[in-house]
Amino acid sequence: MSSVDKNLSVFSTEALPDISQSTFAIVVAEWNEQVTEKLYEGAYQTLLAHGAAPERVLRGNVPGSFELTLGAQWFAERSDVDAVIALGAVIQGETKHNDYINHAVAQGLTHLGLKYGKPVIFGVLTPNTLEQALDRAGGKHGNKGDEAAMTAIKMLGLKNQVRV
Ligand SMILES: Nc1c(NC[C@H](O)[C@H](O)[C@H](O)CO)[nH]c(=O)[nH]c1=O
Ligand SMILES: CC(=O)[C@@H](O)COP(=O)(O)O
Repeated sequence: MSSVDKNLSVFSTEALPDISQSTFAIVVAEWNEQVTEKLYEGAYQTLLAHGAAPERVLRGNVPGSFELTLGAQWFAERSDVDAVIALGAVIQGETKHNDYINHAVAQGLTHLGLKYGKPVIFGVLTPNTLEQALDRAGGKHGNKGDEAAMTAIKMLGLKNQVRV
């Protein structure tokens, strides 16, 4: 299902966990900052709207999406960080560079979540055009940052439910 058919900012909010004592780290790629700053704002506001404390939402910037994995690791390895959200926008260019970045980051972030046993969320847009990116960063298809934040919240709820 495409974001065209499912708005990124529309999700169920039933049975969400108490996140008032949870610490979140948001890692933001500086490439395409006109997009990623919107993703960050969406993620940050979604966390606060559902109970996160402002002082418990950390932020780190990385040059580009390829660096999101290492930036996320530096937060994920901290015992005081409960979840990491990685935000980026990799817009297709003339070459296959975007494919290599996208696959590397998707695999890298997946590995981190498994390694540290905590949510490491893939909040990276991989559009063909800037317009498609903006449509998914607070535009007509919602905000991927909202979705990423809510995903982190729900995964913490699942962790509380299943982990003894
Ligand atoms: N073209 C985009 C990039 N490219 C930069 C890479 O992410 C990386 O910083 C560089 O290859 C050095 O390691 N990054 C994005 O986030 N978005 C792009 O569209
Ligand atoms: C995703 C990228 O790094 C991309 O913007 C680079 O553009 P190009 O493929 O034209 O070199």
